[in-house]
Amino acid sequence: MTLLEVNDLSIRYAVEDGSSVHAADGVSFSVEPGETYGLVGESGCGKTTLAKSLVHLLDSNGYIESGEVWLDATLPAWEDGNGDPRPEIIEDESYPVRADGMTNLAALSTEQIRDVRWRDVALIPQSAMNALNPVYRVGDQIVEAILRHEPNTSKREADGRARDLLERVGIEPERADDYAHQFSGGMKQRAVIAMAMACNPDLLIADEPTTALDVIIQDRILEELEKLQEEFGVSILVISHDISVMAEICDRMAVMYGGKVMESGPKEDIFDDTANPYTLGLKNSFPTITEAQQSLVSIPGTPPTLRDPEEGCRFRERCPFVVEECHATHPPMYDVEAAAADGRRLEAGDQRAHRSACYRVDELESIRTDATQEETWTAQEIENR
Ligand SMILES: Nc1ncnc2c1ncn2[C@@H]1O[C@H](COP(=O)(O)OP(=O)(O)OP(=O)(O)O)[C@@H](O)[C@H]1O
Repeated sequence: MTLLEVNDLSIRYAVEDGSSVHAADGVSFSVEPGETYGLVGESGCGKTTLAKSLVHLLDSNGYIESGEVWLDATLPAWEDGNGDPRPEIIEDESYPVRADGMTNLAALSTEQIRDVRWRDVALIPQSAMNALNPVYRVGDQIVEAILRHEPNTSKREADGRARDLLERVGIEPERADDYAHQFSGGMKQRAVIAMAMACNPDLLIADEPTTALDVIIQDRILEELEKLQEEFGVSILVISHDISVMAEICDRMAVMYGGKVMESGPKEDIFDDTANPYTLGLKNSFPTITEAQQSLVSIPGTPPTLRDPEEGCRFRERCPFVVEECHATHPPMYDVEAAAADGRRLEAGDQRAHRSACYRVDELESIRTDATQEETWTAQEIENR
C-alpha cells in the first residue's frame, strides 16, 4: 500500500498588499514504502513549502488552500492494538481517516499533527546542521528527541539508541559525548539525520541534505541515507535544486517549476526519456548529468515570483518551445507513453506513470534534439518566439 499520497495540494502565502503567493499549485504525487522520492527544481519553485506543509510547519502566513495529504498512519488515540485505526473511527465521517486506514494530515489540528511528527514523519529542514544546540552534547540532543516523543522509554535505553543511531550513520558512538563544534559539517549533517531517525519514522523528509557540503561529503551523506533506508525500510522524500542528487538516490521524482509539477515519474524515464522543456533545461545546466563533450547551458531568466500568477504555463516566459496554446492555461499532466506511442495527448490517470505538463508532449523527438543545441537557450531566441 502507498505510504504517502499527496492529492491536488495548493499552498498559499498571504502577503501585505493583499495578494497571495501561489507557492504550490495542484501538486500530486505519491511515495511507496521503502522508496526514495525526489522533488527537484530551482530555488523558489515551492519545494520547501511543499515539504513543510505536509507536517504543518509552514511560516505563519502560509496555509493549505486545498488538497489532501494522505499518510498510512494514525494517531495513538485512534489506533487499535495493531496500530491501525479502530473501525468506529473509520466509519465516523468526522475523522479524516479513509477505509484503507490512511489519515489526511491536512485535516489534522495543530495538536494532532504533533503525534505524527517524528513518530511517523520526520523532517530534516534546510540548514538543519546549524540548528544543533551548541551547549548540549550531540548525544543528549538525540536522547531528548527520543524522550520527548516516547515518554515511557528510560533515559538509559534512549542513550543506547542514540549511540546506536550515530553509529549507523557512520559516527563512532563515543562521539555522542562531543559538542556540535567538535563535529565537521558532514558529521553534523549525519547527526541531524540520526536525530530524525530517533523515533523510527516511516517517512523521512530531507530538505537539501547535501547543500553546503563539499562534493565528496555530499556523496557520503547520500550513501548514509541509502544505507538507512535499507536497514530501517524508511521511505525518503528528498528535496534538492541539484538534479544530480536525484540521479544518485531517487527511485521516482517530480520536477517542479513555479509551484507546479512539470514532469514526474520513474527516475530512469525522466533522465533517459525527458519529456518536458524545463527538465531538459535543468539537465543542461548540471555538470554530472551533461554528457562529457557538451558544455553547460543555463536557462535564461529567473523563476516567476508566484504572486497572483497569470494564466498560462508557468514556464512559458523562459521556454524556447513556447507556442500560442501555452499562454492560455497551464497544461495538464499528459501521459508521456501514450504521446510517444501514437502522438496522442492524453491526460495521465495514474500518478505513478511518466507524466509531463507540456502541450508539445506529442513532439518530443524534435524538442529533445533542439534542447541539446546551445543556441536554443539564448535569451534572444526565446524572446523571438
Ligand atoms: N513566508 C513566506 N511569505 C511569502 N512568500 C514566501 C514565504 N516563504 C516562501 N515564499 C515564497 O514561496 C515560493 C516558494 O518558496 P520555497 O522556499 O518553497 O521554494 P524552494 O523551491 O524550496 O526554494 P529554496 O530551495 O530556495 O527554499 C517562493 O516564491 C518564495 O518567495
